[in-house]
Amino acid sequence: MTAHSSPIQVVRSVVELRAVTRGWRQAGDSVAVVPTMGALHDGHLSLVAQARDACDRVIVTLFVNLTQFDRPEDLAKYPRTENRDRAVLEPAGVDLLFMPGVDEVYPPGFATTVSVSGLTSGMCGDFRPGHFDGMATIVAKLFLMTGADRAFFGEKDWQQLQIVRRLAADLNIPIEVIGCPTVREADGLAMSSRNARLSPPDRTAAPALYAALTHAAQRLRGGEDPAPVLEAARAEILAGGFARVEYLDLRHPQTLTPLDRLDGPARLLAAAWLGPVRLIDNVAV
Ligand SMILES: Nc1ncnc2c1ncn2[C@@H]1O[C@H](COP(=O)(O)OP(=O)(O)OP(=O)(O)O)[C@@H](O)[C@H]1O
Ligand SMILES: CC(C)(CO)[C@@H](O)C(=O)[O-]
Ligand code: BAL
Repeated sequence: MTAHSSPIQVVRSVVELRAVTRGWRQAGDSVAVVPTMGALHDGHLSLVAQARDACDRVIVTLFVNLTQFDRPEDLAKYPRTENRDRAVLEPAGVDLLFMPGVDEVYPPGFATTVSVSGLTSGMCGDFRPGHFDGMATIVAKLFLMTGADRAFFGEKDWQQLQIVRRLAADLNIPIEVIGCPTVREADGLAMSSRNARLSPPDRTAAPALYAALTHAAQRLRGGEDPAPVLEAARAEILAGGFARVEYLDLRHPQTLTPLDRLDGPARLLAAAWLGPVRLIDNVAV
């Protein structure tokens, strides 16, 4: 698709966003959206690259969505690097950076929540109360605000991706949701904005999560019984220096139904705490 070298347009209001996208549509351009909370890394940039390959116009949204944070300190400490984010997006072929303020997104009197049932039960849904309602509400709003044809999400947030697919289908939002592979550091750690909060020793320990998931997936593919394999993976994560494993689940990739044996495609998903930082990851089995 068309490569754009013109400077990125920063838009903060929905009225202006709609005016710009209306012009694009009149010109027959297809539109991609990449929703983010900023503190951009190469994982985000891979979503942008895939969006640029697929559509004529690319919107990146940057909004630290307060309603999806279940712990006030997590919101307070969430990394914010707006100027750097803007500079990183400039050469990446992004047409528009949508950075609304809180009042633009949640004006006084705001009273609507998008709540997806089923897929939000278990895993992050159990340990982060209200998180997926906040996430589903902002994602539905961003889809409607941008009117994009395609949206790009990372597989790192696997449960989120399945929820987003469901809400787009259930609300008849005409957008194609595209999942993009997890981008990793050289040692296997999934890139994440929260990695910036790891202390140097915790950063050294962090790849143990992906290593344990990878070993477990190999054993499962080799036909071993899931229960002891999952138990060994938990032990490996703790031995690697993590303080606590929040969940380590074998699930159907799309329905997220828990699996106690492997009789088809499956996903192994985990969340674990390293000091004050909670990391998530998942692998195909
Ligand atoms: N390593 C990665 N590879 C591919 N996509 C990613 C990666 N990390 C995040 N994403 C995707 O980028 C989008 C925006 O995510 P977000 O801004 O929350 O970044 P994050 O690094 O996941 O931060 P957090 O620390 O909140 O998990 C989401 O669709 C997310 O799945
Ligand atoms: C999709 C998202 C940008 C909504 O705030 C967020 O959940 C994220 O960064 O994955
Ligand atoms: N990357 C998912 C957004 C969140 O953790 O709140």
